[in-house]
Amino acid sequence: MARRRATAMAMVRTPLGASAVVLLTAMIALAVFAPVLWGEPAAAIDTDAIQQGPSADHLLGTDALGRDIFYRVLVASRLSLGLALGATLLGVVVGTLLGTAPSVLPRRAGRLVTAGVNIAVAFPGLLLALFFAVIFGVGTTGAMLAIGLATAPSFARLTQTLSASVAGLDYVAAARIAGVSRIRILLRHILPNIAEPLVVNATIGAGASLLAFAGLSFLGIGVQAPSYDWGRLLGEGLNRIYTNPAAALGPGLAVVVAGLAFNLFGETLAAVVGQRKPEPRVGVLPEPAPIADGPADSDAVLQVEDLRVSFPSAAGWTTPVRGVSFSVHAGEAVGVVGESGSGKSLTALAVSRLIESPGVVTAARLDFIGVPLLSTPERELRTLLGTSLAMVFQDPTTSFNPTRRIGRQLAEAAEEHQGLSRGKALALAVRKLQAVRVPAAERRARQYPHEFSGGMRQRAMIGMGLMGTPKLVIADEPTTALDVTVQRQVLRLLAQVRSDTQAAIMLISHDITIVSQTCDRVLVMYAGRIVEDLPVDRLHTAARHPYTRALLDVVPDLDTDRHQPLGVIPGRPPEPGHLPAGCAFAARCAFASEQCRGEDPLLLDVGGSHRVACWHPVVTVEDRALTAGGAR
Ligand SMILES: Nc1ncnc2c1ncn2[C@@H]1O[C@H](COP(=O)(O)OP(=O)(O)OP(=O)(O)O)[C@@H](O)[C@H]1O
Repeated sequence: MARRRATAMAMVRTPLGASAVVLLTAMIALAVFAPVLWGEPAAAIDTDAIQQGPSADHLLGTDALGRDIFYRVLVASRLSLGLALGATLLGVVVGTLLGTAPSVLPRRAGRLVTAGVNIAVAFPGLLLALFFAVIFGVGTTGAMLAIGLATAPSFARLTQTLSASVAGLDYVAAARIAGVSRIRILLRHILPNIAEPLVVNATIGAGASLLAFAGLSFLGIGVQAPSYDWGRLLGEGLNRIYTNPAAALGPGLAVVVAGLAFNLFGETLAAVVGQRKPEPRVGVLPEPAPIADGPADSDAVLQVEDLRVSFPSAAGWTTPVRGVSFSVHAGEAVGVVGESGSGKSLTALAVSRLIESPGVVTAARLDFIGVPLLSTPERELRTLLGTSLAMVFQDPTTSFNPTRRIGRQLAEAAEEHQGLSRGKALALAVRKLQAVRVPAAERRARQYPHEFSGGMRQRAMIGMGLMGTPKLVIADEPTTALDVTVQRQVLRLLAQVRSDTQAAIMLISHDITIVSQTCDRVLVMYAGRIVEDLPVDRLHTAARHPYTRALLDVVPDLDTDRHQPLGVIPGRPPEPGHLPAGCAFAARCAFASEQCRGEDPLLLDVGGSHRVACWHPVVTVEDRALTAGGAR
């Protein structure tokens, strides 16, 4: 809420937001006070001043009864704005009722309503308004009913579309399973979640209603004398456009300004609700890492030095990835483990250049096959990353576009980056689906993602990565959403891809067992930093960081006492915005000292391709063996 309020304040300070608020406030003030202040002079008939042009006494001249047009324009604001708002309200209420009816009514009745709305939407709004105006009769009430009902179908369609997008979500399904009635689901779960876009559209719609009223009154089937709105004044003024253009310009300008006020306000509201603008950047962005001047590792597929990822928040910049350094070599499989929130995915996204603004990525070095990713133009990077980097995401259900066939989605990258024809790219896609062991690949390539099982979709995703010649496959929790048997198939497939193509693999997982079975090396991350980096074959005997040891200790094995509860690491990792001064793990560490709480340890090389960041590294089996060997 506070965040939304901060965004609203920031929007009001932009030229668009400020103009919207000023114009709307002026319009509302006019509608409230003008009839009280100038109602009398606006109605006063002066037979000595009939149809005069603009003068000091009458700024916009006078009408056929000598009444002051300027005052009449000001006074007409109440009726004009009132009618526009009334019609919009009517349109929104009727539209929302029609739009939500299909989810409450029995199926057949619901379909009838939907069909009716679809037909009504196809009619031009003004034509509908004219049709209703004839039915309800000429006059103020008739015009309001006509315009209100004419705007209802588009709101009904909007409500239907928005409701459909919410109705498929899990919490609505959960409420349905719990036996909650349809009306209650509608009121509690659907309407509150679509209210914001409806309000935004209603505000913009009020501007359109205002114009529609002006149109009806101008045509003579809207507001009737002695009442008058801007449309009516415009119609009267246009009759004398050659003798006194100001008589038409005045009400015309009022319609434009009020329409602008509604539209600008709607746009501002949309920006606040949708937060289209980036968050205000409070505080100072942490200093970027100085560019590395040492020689690059020519054997490395990926070389990362002092990688930092920062995001602005209401309380200032937070840096969830705080100086990560590692290299990945050709054909190597590197696992990244750590609890949820340790920065594993952000590291992977930063490497793939997928961190969007307002996130900021800096690094002393971020080289992929020798190309500096942070300084190479986006257009060049697209082809490089599109052909040489493959990404496999956690959720196979959302990895593909549900509306396009799998084969076409695979072929797209080859058409784009390798310049293959449509047919050749599709044939390549089928071969790649075969390579990742999708059965009946030719037939499957013509299917949509929902026709694939989760495991098959994940294999197809790996196949998509193989459409180029990947030098690195980044797999972010690729098996978390799959059952154990399918998990094993996907991991085996990744291993096969690695041996067939010599591609390096970066496997992100919260499961240290999966990493130790699949990778050569493991990077252990905690609170946005690598705290240990060591070869997997020495993980159990040589891991020195208390956090790595804790991760290993909580994995049950054959000796684990089944009568005891499963082990957990006590405490929780710190939030990126609330990091302690010293070692981030100190609060959960049994070995923590004053030094740990005051100074953050650096990740230091301890020999044997092993790095650790700890003031009090654990004595390991290897250390004990070495000491015993030395004593002998
Ligand atoms: N767009 C963002 N804006 C602000 N903070 C973010 C953003 N994305 C991630 N974070 C924060 O960065 C931290 C690290 O997130 P990340 O997704 O990298 O963790 P992770 O180790 O991959 O965890 P998980 O296993 O749950 O995916 C988290 O605390 C998260 O809240």
